[in-house]
Amino acid sequence: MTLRGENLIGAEARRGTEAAVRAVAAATGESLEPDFPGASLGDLDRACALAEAAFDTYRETDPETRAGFLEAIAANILETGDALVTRCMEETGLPRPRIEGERARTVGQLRLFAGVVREGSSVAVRIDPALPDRKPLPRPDLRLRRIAVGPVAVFGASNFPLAFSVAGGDTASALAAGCPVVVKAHPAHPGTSELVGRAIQKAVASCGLPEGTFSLLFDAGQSIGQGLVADPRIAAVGFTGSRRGGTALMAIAAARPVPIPVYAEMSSINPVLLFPGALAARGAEIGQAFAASLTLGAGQFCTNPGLILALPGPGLDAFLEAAGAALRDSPAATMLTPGIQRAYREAVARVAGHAAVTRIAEGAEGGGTQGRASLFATDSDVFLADPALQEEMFGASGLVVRCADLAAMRAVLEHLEGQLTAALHLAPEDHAAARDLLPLLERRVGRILVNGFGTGVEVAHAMVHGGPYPATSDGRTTSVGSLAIDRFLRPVSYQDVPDALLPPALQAANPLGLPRRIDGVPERR
Ligand SMILES: NC(=O)c1ccc[n+]([C@@H]2O[C@H](COP(=O)([O-])OP(=O)(O)OC[C@H]3O[C@@H](n4cnc5c(N)ncnc54)[C@H](O)[C@@H]3O)[C@@H](O)[C@H]2O)c1
Ligand SMILES: O=CCCC(=O)C(=O)O
Repeated sequence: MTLRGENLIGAEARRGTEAAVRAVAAATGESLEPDFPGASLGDLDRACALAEAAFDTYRETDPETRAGFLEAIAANILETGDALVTRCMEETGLPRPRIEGERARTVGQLRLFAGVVREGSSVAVRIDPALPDRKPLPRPDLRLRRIAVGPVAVFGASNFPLAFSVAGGDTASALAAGCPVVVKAHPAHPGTSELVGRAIQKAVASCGLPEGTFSLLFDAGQSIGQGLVADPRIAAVGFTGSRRGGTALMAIAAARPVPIPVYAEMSSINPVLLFPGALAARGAEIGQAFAASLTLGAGQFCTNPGLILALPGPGLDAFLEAAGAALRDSPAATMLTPGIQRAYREAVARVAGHAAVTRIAEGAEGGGTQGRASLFATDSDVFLADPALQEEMFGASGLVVRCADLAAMRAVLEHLEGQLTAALHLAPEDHAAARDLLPLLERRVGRILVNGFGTGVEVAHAMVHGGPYPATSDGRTTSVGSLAIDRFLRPVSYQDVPDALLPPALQAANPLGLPRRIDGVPERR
């Protein structure tokens, strides 16, 4: 498939007229062909108009049609073959196994949502039949279903160019909910974005859906992104990226005459709690596993274990020695963009320059667009005194905070902002101490895990990839897993509506075969 540098506006594909996005090879900085001229505000208006025109038809597609559409997208992505993998590798500098694995994850995510749509419980049908003879007042017939909220704007993430980008979790869950999607491509991987965008555009056509179901827009600046969020036809936003970017878009959305939700996944340092029993039993082993997680994807994971809390002792010494040795052997790794590399280097320099922080180890020094791993250490009172030490170093660097005792560890946890994950390394003798901290951790994070690390998010029904602000903009939601669909649905109640006027989901005959609750009790099917 030849890249043409075109915006995809419904069924149309046309080159923009504004400043062009130009992809560069992450490893070398070499410009890649073609350029991607940015969309105009007229293109944005057209994409939103088509999305609005598509909405009522798309949201009423039956489960099989919509599930088939998601599966067609998955098939079309696979059909792009090695062209997608090689282009994505070039644009991101990520290795083939990672890209092939992420493609499988993206395809699996689409198929998971197809299953969710077919199964039908996300429609959440509830029926409370009329009780005409109830005294003192009869009860009306009440029926509820959830419907799509409207067209959704999605901002592709830089660090997961497939699983969190054009056909990533935000797009998949919005389409599964019945929402048309307008994607603002991430400027770091425009070619990857066009290839995946065409896979979606092709599926829209082959499934006979309204052309406005999907559009993809490029922009070298921020006007299209901001214009999308401000457009009255957009009903919600999905975003993965910086806290600065996410909060800027949240402000635009909140200032609208009709405010809308921005589901932003922004920043997290993902505390790792090393308990004494675990450290005594396997400090070195945990240290090696930590180093592997810290350097995964050049550390450019939102789930990167950036903060380690532990009590001093031989176990921590063994952890530090093993982690330090592993990191000293770690090669520098290509980072996604010069901007991300610059931000990373500046963040590391700030921590390295702190008078009360010591550097434990650093990896091989890189050049060009590479980042090197680093591990630092300080004491909990220093960490508590300086909020800057809580800032995310988006890359392969972490900070060990020595806590004099479990009370000091609790004090650090109480001090932390909202996080995506917390990882606890436990031996059985640590369970009592861990149990004491769980209520606090539940209030701070979206996912609690034991004897592992947060990197490697499973696309599953019980996954929460979210957490209290500023990990995300809304701690009640997740951007990964089948619950992600809830963000783009809202309930509507129908009272005493004649059956002939009810949507199929609520008709007495249940023609869609949806799971339903009758008077709150799941209907036996
Ligand atoms: N938490 C995460 O998962 C995550 C993922 C990627 C990046 N980041 C952080 O973000 C930093 C920059 O990386 P990035 O480029 O992916 O994120 P970014 O927030 O700069 O950009 C993400 C997307 O949002 C758009 N955007 C950002 N701010 C905008 C604004 N004010 N108006 C309109 N559009 C806007 C960008 O054009 C891009 O398409 C990284 O250094 C890292 O610290 C975090
Ligand atoms: O970077 C954000 C997502 C992280 C993720 O999906 C993973 O750790 O697998």
